[in-house]
Amino acid sequence: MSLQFQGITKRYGKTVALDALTLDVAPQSFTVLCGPPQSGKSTLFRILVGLEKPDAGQILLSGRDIVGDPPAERPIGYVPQNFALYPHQTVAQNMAYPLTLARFPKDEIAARVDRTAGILSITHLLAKTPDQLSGGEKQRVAVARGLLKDAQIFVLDDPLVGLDYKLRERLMDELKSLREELNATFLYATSDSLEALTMAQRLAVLDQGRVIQDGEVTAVYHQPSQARSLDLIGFPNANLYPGSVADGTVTAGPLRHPAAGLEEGSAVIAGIRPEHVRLNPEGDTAGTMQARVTLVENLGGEAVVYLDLDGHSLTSAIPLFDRAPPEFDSTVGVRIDPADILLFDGTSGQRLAGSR
Ligand SMILES: Nc1ncnc2c1ncn2[C@@H]1O[C@H](COP(=O)(O)OP(=O)(O)OP(=O)(O)O)[C@@H](O)[C@H]1O
Repeated sequence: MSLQFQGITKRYGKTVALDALTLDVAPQSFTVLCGPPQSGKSTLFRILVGLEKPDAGQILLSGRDIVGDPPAERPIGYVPQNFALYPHQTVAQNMAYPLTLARFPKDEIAARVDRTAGILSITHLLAKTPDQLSGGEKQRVAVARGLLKDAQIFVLDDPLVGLDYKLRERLMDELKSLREELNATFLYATSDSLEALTMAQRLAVLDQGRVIQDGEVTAVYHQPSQARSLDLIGFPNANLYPGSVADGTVTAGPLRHPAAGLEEGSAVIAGIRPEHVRLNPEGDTAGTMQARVTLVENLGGEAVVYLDLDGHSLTSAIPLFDRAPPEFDSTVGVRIDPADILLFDGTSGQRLAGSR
C-alpha cells in the first residue's frame, strides 16, 4: 500500500510544526523518521492517524487522499508516544480496547490478542494488570495494542524511549522481524540517530517540520545532501566547520580541501565523520597534524577520542581491536584524507558537487 505525504503544513499559533512536508513512504519498508525533539514527528503521525487535521496538504493512501477520513476508517495501526494503559484492566483487555471500541466480534478480538501476544512474547502477561508489569513490559503491551489492528501500515512513535539499552536492542530486533512477518509498512519515529541507523531500511531526516533528506539508510549516511543531515545522523556527531575559499583551497576549522571550481571568497561548510579522522599509533606523530587529546570515551570495541587541533575541536572514532586508546592529554598524530571531507554551500547548506 503506497503512502505519500504531500505538502503537509500544520501550525499551532505562531509555531510551524510541519512546513509543507513531503515524503513518499516505500510500501512494505521499515522507514524511520529521525529528527531532533520538536521537529514535528509526533504531529505528522497524529495527522496520519486522523487525530489532527493539517492546515494544508494531502495524505495519499494508494493514491486516495485520506485527510477527511475518520480515524477508525484509516487502515493504520498506531503506537503513540505517550501510551496510557488502563490501570484496572488486564493486559488482554488493554490490548483489546481499540477493537472493542470498533465493535469487533468477541472471538475475533480474542484470536487477535492471542496471536499478537504470542508474537511479542507477552502471553504470560495477559491476565495481569499494568501495576504488575515492569516499564519494559508495559511498553511491549503498548506496542502490541498498536499492532493488533488488521492494517498494512503501522506507525510507531518513539516506542523504545526510556528503556534500558539491552531491552531496547531486543525490541529493535523483534520489531524488525515483526515487520517482515506482517509484511506491512512500518513508519517509526525516533530522535536517536543510532537507533534510526540500527532500525531503518529507509531513513527520512526531519528538521523543523520538513523532510530534508530521505532514501536508503546507507545512502543517507554516506551521501548527506546537506550539512544539517550530516549533523543530525551519526554517532558520535560529525565534525562540521564554517569556512571559506582562498587561494584555491577550502579552509574550514582544521580541514583543508582543494577548492576545485569553487569561487574565491565563497562561504563553505566542511564536514568529516569521526571514523574518517584517523589517529597514528601511539608515539608516531611524523608527517601528520598534531592534536592534543582532551577526552577519551572507551566503548570497548572502539573509542571516541576528543581532540584539540590548533584550537579547533575535532572528534575521532577509532577501532580498538589492535591498539589501546590514546592517553588523556597526550599528543597524537591525526591523518585526514581530503577525499573524506564533505563540502556544503555556506549559505544554503546544500552539498557541493565535487567533494567525495
Ligand atoms: N497541541 C499542540 N499545541 C501547541 N504546539 C504543539 C502541539 N503539538 C505540537 N506542538 C509544537 O509543534 C512542534 C513539533 O512538535 P512534535 O511533538 O510534533 O515534535 P517531535 O519531533 O515529535 O518532538 P519529540 O521528539 O520531542 O516528541 C513543537 O514546536 C511543539 O511544541
